[in-house]
Amino acid sequence: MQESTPQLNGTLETTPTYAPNGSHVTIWNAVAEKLKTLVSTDAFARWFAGAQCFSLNQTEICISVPSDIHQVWIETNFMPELQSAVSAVLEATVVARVAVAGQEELFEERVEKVQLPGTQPARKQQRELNDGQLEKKLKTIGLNPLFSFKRFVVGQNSEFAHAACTAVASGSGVAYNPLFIHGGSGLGKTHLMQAIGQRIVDENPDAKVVYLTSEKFTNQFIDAVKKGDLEKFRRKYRKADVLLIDDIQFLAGKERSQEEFFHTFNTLLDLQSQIVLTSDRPACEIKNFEPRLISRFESGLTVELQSPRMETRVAILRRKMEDWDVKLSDEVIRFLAERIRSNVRRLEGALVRLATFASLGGNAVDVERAESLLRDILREEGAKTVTIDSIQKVVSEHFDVRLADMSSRRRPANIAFARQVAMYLSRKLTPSSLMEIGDAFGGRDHGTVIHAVKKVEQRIDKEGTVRDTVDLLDAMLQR
Ligand SMILES: Nc1ncnc2c1ncn2[C@@H]1O[C@H](COP(=O)(O)OP(=O)(O)OP(=O)(O)O)[C@@H](O)[C@H]1O
Repeated sequence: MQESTPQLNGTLETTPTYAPNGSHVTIWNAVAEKLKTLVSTDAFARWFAGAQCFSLNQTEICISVPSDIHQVWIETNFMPELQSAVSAVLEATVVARVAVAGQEELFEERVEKVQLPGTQPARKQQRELNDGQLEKKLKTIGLNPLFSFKRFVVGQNSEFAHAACTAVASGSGVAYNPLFIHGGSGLGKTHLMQAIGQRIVDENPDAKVVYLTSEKFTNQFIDAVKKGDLEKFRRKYRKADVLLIDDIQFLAGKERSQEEFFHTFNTLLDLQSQIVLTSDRPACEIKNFEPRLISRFESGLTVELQSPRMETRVAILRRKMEDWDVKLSDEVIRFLAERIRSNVRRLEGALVRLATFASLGGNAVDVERAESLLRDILREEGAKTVTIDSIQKVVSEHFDVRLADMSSRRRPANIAFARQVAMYLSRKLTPSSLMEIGDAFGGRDHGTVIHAVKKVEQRIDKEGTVRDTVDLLDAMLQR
């Protein structure tokens, strides 16, 4: 890089005219004070509390942060605020940069990639001209151009997953291999996975990105075996720079495909190619899967997508309305977000239906009309929105234990079993994460929830009475 290369030891290469006596610490403290007025207290505590100024010269200030996730998150979400804070304190056109503490080499490479708006290098502008070609390439790979980072609305439910995905896509998440994304249906796993592929192809059109579902992997493998063409099959998958496999849980019970995938996986890891997997459940909950594969899935970074909260659901609806040029009243949007909680795909479906109705009939849609147009979707959603509270109530009544024992530490066998059944049903019937379930059961950790779920599953397999009891409770809750 040029002369202004930041140094980790923080020595000033040129005495800055704007801060003659300012040490890095003082300058960062002043920038931090200003930043606190520009971002929320939560955001500051989460993303900037561990930051420091590690170098400064007349054109650049480099802020070091504790991890890749911090770096990507700040670059994606807070660059304008960071830049304003820097400009306010230094009163000069000093460009703010973010780097991970201890990774100056990576920083040098990234400076080329991460540019402030308006300073895009020719390479990037050229790339934008080639958007049409990019779209073509994405389609060849099987990636949906609409599944981009830009179109993904980040909320508390997805911020860690999103940050991990952007880190992997920018090549700074080398340690996150494999990246394992799990979560309930329609929560954006495929969207984020494809966004990784899309960004990589956008940055480097020559990268060999392969995307497919595990079902397709199995079918192609069977085909290749039948045709005696395994060599070609292996060349395709074992030479990928980035392998994206959706819905890995569908490999369950398919021993030969798992065996093949195991070798593909190992070869790619040896070559330091990136692997990203999605699943509708955590790796440890996938049944009929080789333990050696499960342990490999767990050896990288696992992130969970949870159901979005109300404000995120509203934001998603607003973004979709903008993207699709649809107009619905605030009241209807709130109605949708309140009633459809567990699945973004369903939320989208409801929005499309209302928008289609409005465009065909020319009629405005009010809440009453929305309710009647969406009766089936709302019924389906209603069946799925069993809450942990209702589970605890029904289970404690059934087993004749106190409701308070659902979160107590008491361990007589009947109470412990009732609690385990309630945790099992919470896992099965609600979109809550392991952590949320543990919290609702007296602050237990996620390992306790996993253990409870496994215990109940084992007893369901072996004991007819347990199976009948759980089926009965399940039916009562979903009625
Ligand atoms: N946070 C979000 N912002 C914008 N769109 C979203 C978001 N989450 C999900 N979606 C949209 O919801 C739809 C469903 O998402 P996606 O297909 O990625 O879900 P999934 O988790 O892979 O579901 P499944 O497990 O059923 O395959 C997509 O159209 C996606 O664009």
